[in-house]
Amino acid sequence: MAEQHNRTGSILVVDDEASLRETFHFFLSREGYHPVLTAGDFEQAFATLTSTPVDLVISDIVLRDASGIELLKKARQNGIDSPFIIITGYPDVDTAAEAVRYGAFDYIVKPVDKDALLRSVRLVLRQRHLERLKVTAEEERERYRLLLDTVFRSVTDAIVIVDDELNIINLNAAARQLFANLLPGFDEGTNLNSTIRSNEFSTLRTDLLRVLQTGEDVVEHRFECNTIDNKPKILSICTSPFAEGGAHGHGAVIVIRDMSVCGEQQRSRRSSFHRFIGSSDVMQAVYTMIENVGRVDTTVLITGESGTGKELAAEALHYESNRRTMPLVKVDCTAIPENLLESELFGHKKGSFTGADKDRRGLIMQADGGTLFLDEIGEISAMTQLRLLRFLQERTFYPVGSDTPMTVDTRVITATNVDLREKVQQGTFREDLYFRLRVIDIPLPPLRKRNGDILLLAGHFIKKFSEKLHKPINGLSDDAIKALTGHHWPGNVRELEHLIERAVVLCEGVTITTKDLPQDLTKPVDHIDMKNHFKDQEPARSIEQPIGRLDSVALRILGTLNKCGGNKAKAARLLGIDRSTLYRKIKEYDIDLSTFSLE
Ligand SMILES: Nc1ncnc2c1ncn2[C@@H]1O[C@H](COP(=O)(O)OP(=O)(O)OP(=O)(O)O)[C@@H](O)[C@H]1O
Repeated sequence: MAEQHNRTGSILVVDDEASLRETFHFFLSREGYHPVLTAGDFEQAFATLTSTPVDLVISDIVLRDASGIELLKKARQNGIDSPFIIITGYPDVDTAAEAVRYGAFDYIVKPVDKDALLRSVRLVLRQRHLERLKVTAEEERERYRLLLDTVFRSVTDAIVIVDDELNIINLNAAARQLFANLLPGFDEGTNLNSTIRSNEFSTLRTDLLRVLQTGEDVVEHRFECNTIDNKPKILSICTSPFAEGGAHGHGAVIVIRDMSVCGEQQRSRRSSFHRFIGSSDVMQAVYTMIENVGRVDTTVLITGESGTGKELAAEALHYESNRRTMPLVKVDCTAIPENLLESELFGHKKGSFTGADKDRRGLIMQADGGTLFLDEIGEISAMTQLRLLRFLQERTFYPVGSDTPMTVDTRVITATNVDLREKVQQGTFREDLYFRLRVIDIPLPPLRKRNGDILLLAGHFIKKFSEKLHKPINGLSDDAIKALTGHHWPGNVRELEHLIERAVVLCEGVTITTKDLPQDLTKPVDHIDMKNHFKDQEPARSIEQPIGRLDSVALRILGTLNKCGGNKAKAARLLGIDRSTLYRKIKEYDIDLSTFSLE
């Protein structure tokens, strides 16, 4: 079984002689290794290393355009840590020493003894597998630590941790704030057994002692007390044993909630937050999450369908943080050609590639002290993923073509509307980077899940566009309201914004009516005559979609696709949604694209 397990792992064979490559490929594959990749020269080998995770490189020392050692060096300089076995024709101490100095795992002398090579391969891959397990476990642990740390620091409840003698060993910001008004001077190191004198707070001591004695939780107690300036307060406390490493009796955790402010907080439902509009429950949770996470300097991944406000969330996070007076640099990763993104982000040295005629500071440097927002992170190349990972791990980076590391203090916030987990499973997005990015995940709900916000948003956009276009529009007719609230909103708030802008342009009175809205939003599906629906759109071919499954969204998508001759990019632009959302919808509604003459 163990043998079988070790045979998982990708191997890259680098040799400029095709016959040798084939021989290696043949016998490694026969031994069950998969995938076995091959490269005939330095460039090809390096390109494979940067685009594919490789668990072992077996490289001849002499390559046509460079040496196996140079390949090893370049790999290490670029943060690629795949182990190397170097095959050498001329065993000499210097090359062996050099290979080992740059981290080669082994070197094997020609003619290659197959058994010796296989032994070495088995050993490397076993070690690699164990290392990977260790790294994954450490990363998961680090993620949880950061998460707990974030929760600890950002919750509004006061949390106090004491040791078994009731000395405070840790307390969060909320606890410090609460103590400042109740028990001034209480901080790390204070002994609660000897310093709580007033009867008012004796419940704290009694509950802690009980937990330490029994090892069991003491559930909620509420007690009355007064602040130092004599204002009455009601505190709710819950106490639990604090077990380090699974053992009991190390201490206790006490969570204190100030019940006198709870009612006030509950009443203050917000209908806007930074540039967000929305008063639904789900948006209240988003606002609170942004407030809490904004203050903490962790990496955040914002997820959500296109048009749900991911960019607004990134802005709000920046302005909620202590970095608010420093730059917020936004990068749409799909707007910059893939081969330029790396140097745009990390900068480059003069002459590092054709067209690099002077040194250039990267965007990451421009965001020093502030925040770098990387939108559409799912689309970055393997090499940029690798560089970004190194940056997040070490906080230093190398501009393209430079050997001098740079250090910056930049917080990274990313966003995506694709399922990154799926990309990880498909092998197109690094799992280690995914874990680093989503230390905290802020999911934004689609508009159809917060129907109550539609009219609030519509009102906001009516005001915005009527002011912009100098038209005295002040509301929606009942039928228009019905149409808006009944719509599915595949393009989310962006679609609503575009639709209201269009309606304000078309509106001739002071009230937006159904005639100012797109037809597919207002006509009940049952009454849509398919032929007439598309009559002004010159169908490329007759459309024979399964009509039973179509609703107004599907019809709109279908109509637009038809108008664009099946061109999905164009259709997505016209619909105000992004391409991946359109693909999902096409799948969801089972739309048959073969009915269009594709462009
Ligand atoms: N809750 C909201 N309140 C007000 N405006 C919003 C809200 N959500 C989104 N918008 C507006 O909708 C438009 C799209 O928002 P944004 O660009 O932040 O979406 P996104 O999720 O980043 O989309 P994509 O994934 O396509 O980049 C913007 O004009 C934004 O101002």
